[in-house]
Amino acid sequence: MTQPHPAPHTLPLPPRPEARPGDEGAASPLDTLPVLARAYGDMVLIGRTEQGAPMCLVSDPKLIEFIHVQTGRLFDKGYQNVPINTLLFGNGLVTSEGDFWLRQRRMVQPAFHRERIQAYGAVMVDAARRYVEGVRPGETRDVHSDMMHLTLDIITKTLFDLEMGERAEPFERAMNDMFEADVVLRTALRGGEENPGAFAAFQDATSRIDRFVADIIRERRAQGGEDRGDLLSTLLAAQDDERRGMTDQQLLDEAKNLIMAGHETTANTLTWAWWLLSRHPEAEKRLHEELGRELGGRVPTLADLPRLTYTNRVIQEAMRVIPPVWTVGRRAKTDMELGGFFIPAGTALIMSQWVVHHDPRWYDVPEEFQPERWAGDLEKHNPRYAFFPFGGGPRVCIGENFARMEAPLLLATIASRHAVRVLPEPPVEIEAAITLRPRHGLRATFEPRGPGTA
Ligand code: HEM
Repeated sequence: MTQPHPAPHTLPLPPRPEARPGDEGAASPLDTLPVLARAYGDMVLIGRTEQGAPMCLVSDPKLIEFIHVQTGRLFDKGYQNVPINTLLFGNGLVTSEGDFWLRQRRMVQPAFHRERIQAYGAVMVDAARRYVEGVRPGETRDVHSDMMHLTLDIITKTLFDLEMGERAEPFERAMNDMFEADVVLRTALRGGEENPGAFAAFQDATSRIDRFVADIIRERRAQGGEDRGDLLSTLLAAQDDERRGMTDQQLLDEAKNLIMAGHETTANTLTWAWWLLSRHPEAEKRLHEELGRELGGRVPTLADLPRLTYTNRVIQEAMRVIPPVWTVGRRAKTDMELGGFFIPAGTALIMSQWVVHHDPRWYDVPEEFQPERWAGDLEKHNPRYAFFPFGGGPRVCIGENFARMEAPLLLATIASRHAVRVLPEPPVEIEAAITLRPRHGLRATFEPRGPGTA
């Protein structure tokens, strides 16, 4: 279907819109990208990267599958061209390429084997139970900030076997500062501007995060690196084919990658699930009925997950309607033909979960939150990459199984005890940062629910 093209100039370039909708104002890409895809088709040129390469939005699931599967051979990520990505992720799994990436992936993968992460189910439920116990009935809280705390607690416990305790505060502050500066910086970059103040704040926050993680690695090396059942134990013991382990710098980068990639994504999945449930009382009622029936007031365990079918569908549908990762990008390594068009080497191919998950070719009334749509054979009928919240191919999310455990377990534990009622103010606005997050947080009151309450 697609190959390095022998006579590229015989093919047309993908269409380039005269003017992008919203060019005249600061329209969100969440509004403009679907409009462009529907108007111009599955391949459309949407601008240029910071390095001046053409940027093409690809919305055909078959092409998206091809690009994911051929990553490494015909495509690379090209993320290291963006300096803030390197500051954020170092040379870890998210940004690295080629043989270096493959070696690292092979060393980190065992930490995510199903059996290894099974034990983390109890850590997840335990953290959610403690959270629920700390919520006062009728209290108003920022659910987004709560979910961020909760998933950060869980990733630090499962990664470092560390109860955050008094160490938590400076680390959480550094993480918050980093996320805030990151949003400001990326917005400035999209507008072609620089923001030295935000860059300095970003550098300061990332170096505080580095120091925190480096201290933990040093302590663990000093303790002889024994297996404490956490992810770091596996990383400390990992060896490549030549029986070489990771250097401290590599460990630092990989640990940071797991924290960065693994905590905000799941927190946002849950935040959006609460928001969507709050707007769809009939779905919330079905969720509560299932939890009452299957759990009868006790906290869930991992063994309950296969029976919590509606709970899982709520998470699945929340990731469809508001995918936490809303675009992934690849770079064409050579001139090629793709979807009948000529793609010059260096072109950035943007694939957007937001665009594809809202495509009426794959989903009836795509804007509607309908967890029950996953009950039938939707997945069998749709092309495989009509739903790709975790990406795919060799660079598929390494934490997918972890997240697919964590999100429903937290939802079930919290929803068993509380109905989360989102307040009308401040209005909820979806901000397109690296992930989709609520710009002003998510204010909600917590109404207690007893065992068996529907
Ligand atoms: C709902 C939660 C999550 C979502 C939606 C998500 C989504 C994604 C996506 C789309 C990618 C592929 C990016 C690309 O192809 O360019 C990815 C990669 C990655 N994710 Fe996740 N993720 C989630 C949770 C996690 C968790 C819990 C962890 C770790 C604990 C994690 C660690 C990573 C890492 C390290 C990569 C890079 C893998 C590689 O390139 O080898 N993610 N994630």
